[in-house]
Amino acid sequence: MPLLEIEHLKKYFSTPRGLVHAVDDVSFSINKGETMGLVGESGCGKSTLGRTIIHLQESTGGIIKFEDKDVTNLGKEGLRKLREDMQIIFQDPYSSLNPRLTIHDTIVEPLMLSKRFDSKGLEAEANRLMDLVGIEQRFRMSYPHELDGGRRQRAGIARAIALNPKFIVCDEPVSALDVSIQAQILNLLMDLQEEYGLTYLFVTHDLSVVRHISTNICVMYLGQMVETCPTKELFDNPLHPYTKALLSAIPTVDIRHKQERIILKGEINSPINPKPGCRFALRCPYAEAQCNEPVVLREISEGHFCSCCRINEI
Ligand SMILES: Nc1ncnc2c1ncn2[C@@H]1O[C@H](COP(=O)(O)OP(=O)(O)OP(=O)(O)O)[C@@H](O)[C@H]1O
Repeated sequence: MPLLEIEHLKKYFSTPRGLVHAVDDVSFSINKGETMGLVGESGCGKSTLGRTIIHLQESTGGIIKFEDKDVTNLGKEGLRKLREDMQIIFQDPYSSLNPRLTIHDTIVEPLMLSKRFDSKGLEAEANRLMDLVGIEQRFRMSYPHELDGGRRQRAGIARAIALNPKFIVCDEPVSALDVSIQAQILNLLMDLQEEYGLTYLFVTHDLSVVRHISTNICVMYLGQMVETCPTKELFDNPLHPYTKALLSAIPTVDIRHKQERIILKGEINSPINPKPGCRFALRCPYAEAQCNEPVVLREISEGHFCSCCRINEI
């Protein structure tokens, strides 16, 4: 059953250079307890999409449904309630955590604002959350700059799960961490998902991370979805030329399956006032005149959607 559904979601930014189509007509749903991995190059709109879904930014158009209710436009009380259900974990906990709050106060703050606990309950809950995310009690009075990156991210996670959210946008949560720490944080996120039935939108540019953690994957290119399907299907049977190029860039140690890296040439289109037609066409080795026509995401096989109009010919 879908926990979150977005339909034709758009987020445009008005800038002196024109209208930036950061997210342009994106539709997908995420079932309860599952993870949608959102991948694509820097600037394709991943973070904007995540932030728009959880209402950190107002959408320009489209519909956001949560637990079958339209939550696109909410009043103050509706937004407050949604904030408890939807949370975000940022890439860099160093800039997202208040440098003047100790780890204890960082975790306690959302609990206090929720008014769910008396002072004794508050302390017990803060201790439980620290244990849950694996921060040793000796760090409770430390400040964010006194912790290593992994513990800082654990504090960010504790804060995000403090009010028992149902849905979390994980915005590149391990990209800033050492590889050895990345695995620990990914395992923590997966353990929490299992224990609390959490649903994630996992934003990353790293396909090996997303393969490990996602149920489904959505590939974005310049504000639009170009392909989406279950994770295994995407890796076994990528259809869009852009997805194929992304997958070819993953380093592999398996020499039997060594593949040619597809190097994309050509200009990157601008997300400012984009022309109709496939936004990848300028870099696509298979582009033809028909690619200048407006593209639509079509279901090619069950649950596998792709926007390329030439997949039968390439
Ligand atoms: N507040 C803003 N005002 C104007 N343009 C913006 C704003 N926020 C984002 N953009 C633009 O929207 C587009 C998408 O940006 P976004 O940060 O969502 O991409 P991303 O895929 O998350 O990239 P990255 O991985 O680098 O964070 C970019 O062209 C960016 O410059």
